[in-house]
Formats: sequence, structure tokens, C-alpha cells
Amino acid sequence: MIEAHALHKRYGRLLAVDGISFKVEPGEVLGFLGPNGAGKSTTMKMIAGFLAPTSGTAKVCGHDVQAAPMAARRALGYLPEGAPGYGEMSPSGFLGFVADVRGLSGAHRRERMQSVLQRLALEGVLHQPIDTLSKGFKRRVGLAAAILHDPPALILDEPTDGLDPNQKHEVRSLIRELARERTVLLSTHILEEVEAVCSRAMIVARGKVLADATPAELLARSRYQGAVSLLAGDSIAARAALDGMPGVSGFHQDAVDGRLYVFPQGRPVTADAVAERLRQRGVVFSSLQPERGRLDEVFRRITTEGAKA
Ligand SMILES: Nc1ncnc2c1ncn2[C@@H]1O[C@H](COP(=O)(O)OP(=O)(O)OP(=O)(O)O)[C@@H](O)[C@H]1O
Repeated sequence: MIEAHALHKRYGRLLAVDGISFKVEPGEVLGFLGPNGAGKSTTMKMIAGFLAPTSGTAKVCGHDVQAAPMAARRALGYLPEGAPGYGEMSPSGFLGFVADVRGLSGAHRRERMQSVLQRLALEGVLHQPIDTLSKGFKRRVGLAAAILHDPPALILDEPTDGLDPNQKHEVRSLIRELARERTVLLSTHILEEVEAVCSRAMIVARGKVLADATPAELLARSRYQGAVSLLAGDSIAARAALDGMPGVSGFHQDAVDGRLYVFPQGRPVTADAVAERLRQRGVVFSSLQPERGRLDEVFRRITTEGAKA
């Protein structure tokens, strides 16, 4: 389990983390979402024991990060932002060093090294200096170091940053697999990642938690949930045909792709009913689909409403 209780961090006059509290249980993947500078990395560093909080406490698997730092660190794998330090070392040398620091030895060490090298597909770059690796490989070396000692809790700061789509997919599968029996806290800027891997998401801005919910609950806050969208050759005719239809509250047309969104009032308007109405009125349309909601819109609304408060 990972717990934070009233964590605060002040950098001079800036209150970067302003009273963050949460608990993540084994089997959960909690996604930390927030604009740049929200305080995500600072919070993660405090839980990982790399930064002392100004006030508040954090625990990893029951071990207080300040009072029992060694036990807390043993229970935790931490992937910091960016590339691993020690860029002149090879992945083989670096991971060997991490294994030594973690006190791994003998058959167990060999088994763990082999397992992470294979899981993160690092065999082909084992002896190349880390500095000369692509961003994606550097990230994979960092992840390998985080999971090498098979910790029960993981903190991953933007784990898929810099990876190509295939690597992103693989790392997300790995996180889901790791999370089955572990506690995972990760940060991301990628909203689709929240739906892909997180069982819960916390939206953070200016050091405060603004929302803590499942991805489905966040999607339910989207005004697009229950809407129907379509492409119409003549969108003015489409709007005129649908205007006044029972269950339709309004429209929005996307300026980029021209897609027309039909918003519901009360009970969701069905795609079948919209299609039927357009056909009756002779409006040509294509690509009609029900909308499940948009996390980007919810994220923007929550973080900008918070700014006004
Ligand atoms: N060592 C430091 N000294 C002074 N200010 C800092 C320091 N580290 C971070 N900050 C500031 O604290 C705030 C929170 O930074 P933090 O890196 O935690 O945000 P973040 O949510 O992780 O952002 P990003 O998504 O860009 O990584 C920012 O305003 C940042 O400039």
C-alpha cells in the first residue's frame, strides 16, 4: 500500500504541494494527472524518500518514509522522470550496480536480471552506453531498475514518456501485469493512458487534489457522454432537422474535422433516433456514433475551474 497524509512541500515562496492525501491499495493503479508544474513529481519524490516533505507523512507498505527510510525504500520501486543517471554505464553495468545496491545475489540475482532484461527487451543493447541509447530504451532501462528487486509497490513518473506507440502498448501491458499483485502510482500527461492502465485517477493542479475517481466516473462528468456525433454534407440542414427533436438540448460543431455533436437533454438521445430523423428529412450523413465522453474535456474543465476558484 502507498499512503500520503497531508503532504506539503514548499520551495521558497512557492507551495508546490498543498496538502495531498490518498491511499493506493494492492491491485490498484492510481494515475496522477495534472498540468505541468502541478506538483506530481514533487509528491512522488517525497513518497520515494528523495525529498523531505515540509510537513505531512508518507508510508510505503506500512513503513513511514521519514521514520523507517530503509524499509520503505526496500518495498518500493521508483522510476524518476527522464533518463537514468550514470549515462556512461551500459544497461548491463547499471542494472548490475542496482542489483548490488539492492543486495541481490546468487541464483536469485541471475533470475531477476534475466527476467527484467527479457521483459523490457533490453538484450540487444546490453553493452551500449546508456547515453547513446534512444529515449525509449533509456526509459526501459529505468523501468528495469525500478522493478529489479521485485518490490510490492511502484512509483512510476511518466513511465511511457518518449516511447513509440508499440513500446507504449508493451509498457502499459507490463504495468497492468505488475499491478495484479502490487500497488502502483504513476503520473502521466496522456489521457488515453488513464483509461488504458489506471483503475483510479487523481487530477492535481497547483499542489491540490481536484478530483479522485475511476476513469468511468470521470468520463461520466463529460458533457459529451450520451451525445451522438456525425458528419453531415450539409451541417446546417442537419442542425435544422434535429433542432427541436425530443431529447436534444443543443449542438457543437468541431472546427477541425467538422463533426457535429448532438447533445442530449435528460435521457440520452439514441443514435438510431437521430439517424431516423435525418433520413426522414432527407439529410445525407455518415459516421454516426454514440459518444462515451471525453477525458480531455473533463480534465480541462476541472483544472481550469480550479484556477478560477
Ligand atoms: N527544486 C525545486 N526548486 C524550486 N522549485 C521547484 C523545484 N522542483 C520543482 N519546483 C517547482 O514546483 C512546482 C511543482 O513541480 P513538479 O515538478 O512537482 O510538477 P509536475 O506536476 O511534476 O510537473 P510536470 O508535469 O511538468 O513534470 C513547479 O512550479 C516547479 O517549478
